[in-house]
Amino acid sequence: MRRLPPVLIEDGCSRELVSLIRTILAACKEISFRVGQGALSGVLGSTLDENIQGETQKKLDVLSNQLLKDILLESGYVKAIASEEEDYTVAGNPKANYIVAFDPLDGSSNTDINSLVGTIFSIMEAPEGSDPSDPAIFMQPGHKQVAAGYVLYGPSTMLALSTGKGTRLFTLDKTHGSFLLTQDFAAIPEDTKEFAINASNQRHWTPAMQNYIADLLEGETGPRGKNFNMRWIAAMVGDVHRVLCRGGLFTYPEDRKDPNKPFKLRLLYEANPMAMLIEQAGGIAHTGRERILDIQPEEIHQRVGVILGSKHEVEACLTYHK
Ligand SMILES: O=P(O)(O)OC[C@H]1O[C@](O)(COP(=O)(O)O)[C@@H](O)[C@@H]1O
Ligand SMILES: [Mg+2]
Ligand SMILES: [Mg+2]
Repeated sequence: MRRLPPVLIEDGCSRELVSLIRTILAACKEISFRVGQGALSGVLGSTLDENIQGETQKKLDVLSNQLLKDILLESGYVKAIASEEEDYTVAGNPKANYIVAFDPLDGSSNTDINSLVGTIFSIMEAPEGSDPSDPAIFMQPGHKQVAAGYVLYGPSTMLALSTGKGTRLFTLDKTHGSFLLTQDFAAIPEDTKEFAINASNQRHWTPAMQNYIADLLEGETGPRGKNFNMRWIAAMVGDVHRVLCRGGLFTYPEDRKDPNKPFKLRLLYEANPMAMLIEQAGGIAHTGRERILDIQPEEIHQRVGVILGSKHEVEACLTYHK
């Protein structure tokens, strides 16, 4: 089976980009080990702290962030980093050409129940002559990503990665510590009978989303003329992985629960990298108003609505939003 570095070199990635991706994966292997040890490594449960977004940090959120941050900054391959768990961007090597935004542990409420979690990352080029300590360096639309991926810590540890030449899936061989190519080009089926949404927010959704989901729930006697199944892992990384493997529609839509926070998922380190992986596998990633990868970011922790997955189903959902 083919290992990761030769695949990236064949795709024409620069040596520096290959080294940067390998550096991220070195940290992810360590996170995978700590997650796998569970209660044995004393890292379950919450800290007494909150991040800048007002969310209680899990011990594993803090640990994963520290591992990624230390390894990336020591490597010299990054000019700056942005993380869900860092209030502000952090400057790296001024001579480096790339910047990385990451969610060190996605779905971290799942850590205490031994369920799916993962790390999501997005790599962009640093604009020439940019100041590594200026957050403006990250204000680039997602279509400028040169690589995006996630590492899923499940029964096996898997990497989904795109450098703009399709989306590939790798599995970590824990006996050798290498990521081996296990699916060359993921292709999301265009049609699906599966959707994923946190239905407890139903009363807060926009009328468009209320109507769309209501029609799905009516099944074969309703306007869609077929029965749908529902899945919810409560970790975007797990839900998106299922969509990449067998299709489906995943959404965390706009809602009116809290007028100051109409969206849940973060653009730079959740929506953008997942949108690139989904589009590169033939799917669609949209907010209901626009293509996610075309959004011009305004701040590093910006949130957006997300509707992604199987082409025809996302298109069907979007017709309700016109
Ligand atoms: O609690 P809910 O509404 O099910 O939200 C789950 C969503 O929140 C998230 O866990 C947010 O990510 P973090 O765990 O990194 O904060 C998503 O992965 C997931 O889709
Ligand atoms: Mg997350
Ligand atoms: Mg997180």
